[in-house]
Formats: sequence, structure tokens, C-alpha cells
Amino acid sequence: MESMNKSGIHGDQEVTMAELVRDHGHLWNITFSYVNSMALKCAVELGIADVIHRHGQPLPLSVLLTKLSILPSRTDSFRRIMRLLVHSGLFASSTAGDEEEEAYALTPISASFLVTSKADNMSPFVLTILDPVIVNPGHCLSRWFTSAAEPPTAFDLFHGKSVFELTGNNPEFNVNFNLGMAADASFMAKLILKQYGDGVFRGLRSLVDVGGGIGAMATAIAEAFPQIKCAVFDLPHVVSSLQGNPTVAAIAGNMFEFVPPADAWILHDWNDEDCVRILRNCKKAIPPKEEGGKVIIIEMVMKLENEEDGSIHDETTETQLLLDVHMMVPAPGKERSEAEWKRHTVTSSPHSDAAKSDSILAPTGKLRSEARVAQLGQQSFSFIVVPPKLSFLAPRLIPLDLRCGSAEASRSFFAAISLSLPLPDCGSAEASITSLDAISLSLPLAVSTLNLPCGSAEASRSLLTNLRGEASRSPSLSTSCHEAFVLAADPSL
Ligand SMILES: C[S@@+](CC[C@H](N)C(=O)[O-])C[C@H]1O[C@@H](n2cnc3c(N)ncnc32)[C@H](O)[C@@H]1O
Repeated sequence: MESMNKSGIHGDQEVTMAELVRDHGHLWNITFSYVNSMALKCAVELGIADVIHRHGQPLPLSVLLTKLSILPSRTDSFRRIMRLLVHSGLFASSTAGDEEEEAYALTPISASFLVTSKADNMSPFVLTILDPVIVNPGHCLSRWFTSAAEPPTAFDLFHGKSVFELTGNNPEFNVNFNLGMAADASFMAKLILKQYGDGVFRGLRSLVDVGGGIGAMATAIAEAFPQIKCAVFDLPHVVSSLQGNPTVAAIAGNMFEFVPPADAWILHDWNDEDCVRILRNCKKAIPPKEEGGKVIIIEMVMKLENEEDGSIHDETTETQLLLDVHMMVPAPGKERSEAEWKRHTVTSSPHSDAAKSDSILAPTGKLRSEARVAQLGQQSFSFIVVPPKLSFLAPRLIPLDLRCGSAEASRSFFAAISLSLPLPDCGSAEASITSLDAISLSLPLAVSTLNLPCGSAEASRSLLTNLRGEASRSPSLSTSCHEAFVLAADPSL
């Protein structure tokens, strides 16, 4: 029996069927993890959190559908996307009213970060990071690794220009990008001011946020420490929106050429050489340490091991690894360990030893992990497995996956095997399944594994009814068809 379970070889090791199925599921989860991002994007675009928030208590599905103007024909799809969002921890499922109607509530994550009227609203950030302008270059990462032209980033390879050149000549994207960055910066400012505020900022007279976008961080600091004269230094098309701002001054320029005098910030968008160039310019612009000059670096600090148990698979690690790889797509950036940051701050100091470096390293990696909105980690999958009991059908088994067939293709397939079925909208995508027609013509009758996830409820029901009718006329199939339907309906399998 044991040998029956061994079904594959990993290196020199034999693996069991259970291990193979688990590993296959793991691969699927990674492959499909973008679906979590797209579901989140859909939730943000529809404004689901706002509608639930305004209701103030669990919102019945029927009301949610009306308020969001969801088409009646999309009710089932909407319920399914909500099910995924509940699974991701963005919403909670609940009931409402005497009839205990299916309802949805906010979770701490959506209540804090997806309600647009809240100070920590991260919706603009979600929409920026998931904008096709940013996501699409990810598709050419492998080409970027080997491209003879050596473009600086996958973004440059895809768009033919850098992300900041693109913000410069695409006003709509410029506005959205800056709002997205500002959403994240506002939240980080709040955490940093709370945790490091007094120690880092008290006593400063002036401060420049280098690459400070539309001033979210600088504004938060100016409001917390009104005695500090705060300015934002960024590209002209970015700081133009800050002209006349009473809280922070706007200075347009290129940080690789100069940095205005005061204290400064730096970002993770740059490679090591660029970081050193920017830090050197900051260094030139600040007074000596004794006179209160300092470079403040607010960055994630990569730490790939869990302090408690040394494991590397906690959520913080995943955040750091994802952000680090993300940073190589739109910009030549990276996340750095504490040792790497120390090396840069020393390299950029005119003095050669660390003791004389006047930089402060404020580790924010943990904070960032707390700020995480979407969990892109593992989701459990269920499988529909044809049990050995049905294996006698194998020669006539057609694994039928209607997800990819158009309604017409599905219908013609069934017509070909003498089951004329009304399939109103079975099959969602337009991909062709002509090969199924070919198979079906060579097989007189036998449909044993059915994958119904894409058919409407009505289509599935009529398909099952027709198959049951067909099965009752064919005694050898009746039990097995019935069992197959039960299996398909049981999500735990
Ligand atoms: C990742 S965003 C950070 C935004 C910002 N820290 C915030 O709080 O919103 C990088 C910023 O660097 C700016 N930037 C890029 N190249 C620059 C340059 N050569 N000189 C000055 N700023 C630059 C961009 O315009 C953008 O605002």
C-alpha cells in the first residue's frame, strides 16, 4: 500500500501523493496571489469600505449591492469576491436583520486603511502600486535581467523612460502617484513622530525633505514641531502643487545636483551609488554635528530573521522581500540591512570612520510590517479529486473544465455527446475549446468530472439535471455520476 502512495521524485527523495498535492497547492497559491491584489483593487475602486463604514453596522448584501450599483447578474460574482476579501482579512462576514441576511462588516484593517475619510486611508497607495503603469513592467523582469541594452530598470525597458520621467509627462499619473506616495508617507510620519519624534526632531531649526513628494511627511513634522522651518525638495512637476502652501516651502530641483541647506531625508528608490551621491549632497548641505546638523534616514531595515525563533517565514519577512523586489521594477532601488545602511552613511561621510558619521538610523521595518494592508500570503485551496471508486470509468472519463469554454463551445460539446443542454452562461472566458469537440466526437457518452465553478447556478443545475436524467438511462453510470456531483459540491474535498 505504501508504495501506492509514492508518486513522484524530488531530487533523490520519493514524495508521497499528499506531499505532491500540497506542493502543487503551494505553487498555485503563489501563481494566483495576484488575484488577492486585484480583489483589493476592485474593493477600493468600488468603495466597499466606505459604504459599509457609512452604514455603521454590518451591511446586508442586498443593500451593499444596491449602494454599489452592482448589476443583478453579477450578484453571485460579487458574493465570491467578498468571500475572498473576507478570507484575506479585509472584511468580516456577518448577518443582519431578523432574517439573518448575509452581511459584511469592516475589519480593523479596512476600518483603518480603506475608509477614505480616515486619516490613514491607504486607498491612493493601493491604486498607485496596482496601476498598470507600475504593474506591467513586472512582466518583463526576466527580459530585463538579460537585456543587452541594459536599461536601468524593468520600468525603463517597458515604458522607454524612468518612472520619474513618466510622472513628468503624464499629469494624471503624476497626480495619482504623488497622492499614493503621500498616503503611505502620512502613515509613516505618524508612527515615526510618535516613536522617534522628540529624540530626532526636537531642537532642529530647519529641515528639508529630499524627494519629499507633495509634502506629507514634511507637513506632519511641521505640524508636530512648529518651530522647525520645513521645506520639500523634489522635481518641479511634483512640488508645483505645493506653491503657496503655508505649512511647508517648496523647492524644485534635482537631488543629484544639489540639496538645499538644512537637514534631509533619503528614499529607497536608488541604487547604492546614487544613495551615496545623494547623501554626499545632504552632507554638504547640513551644518556640523556640533551645530545640530543631521541626516535623518527613514527607511525599512531588512532583517530576514525573526528575533524570537530565527525563522524567516514571518509576515515581516514577506513584506520586506516583496518590497525589495518591487523596488527593482519601477526604480533602481532596494531595501537594505542595518549593516548596508551604516556602510552608506560612512561612505558618504567625509570622515572615514563610523564614529564621526553624523547620521541617525531609525529602523522602521517592524513598523512597516504593522502597516501592512493586504496579506498576499498563503490561501488554502480545495481540490476536487475523482475517487478511486470511479476509476473504472477512466477509459471514458472526460475531465471537463467549462471555465475556459464559451457557452457555444460548451453547448456544442454536449450536443455532440447527445446531451442537449440549455447552458445560458456556462463558461466565462472566450477561449476556444475546439479540442473538446474533437474528444467528444470520439467518445459516445461519459462525463464524470465536471468543473462547474464558472457556470451560473441555473446552468449548473440544468446541467446536473440533464446528466442525472442521462445517467438514469445508463445504469452503469448512475451512481458514479451522482457521487461526482456530491464531490463537486463539497468544498472540503
Ligand atoms: C518614492 S517617491 C517618495 C515620495 C515622498 N517621500 C512622499 O512622502 O510622498 C520618490 C520621490 O523622489 C522624487 N525624485 C525623483 N528623482 C528626483 C530627483 N532627481 N531630485 C529630486 N527629487 C526626485 C520623486 O519625484 C518622488 O516624489
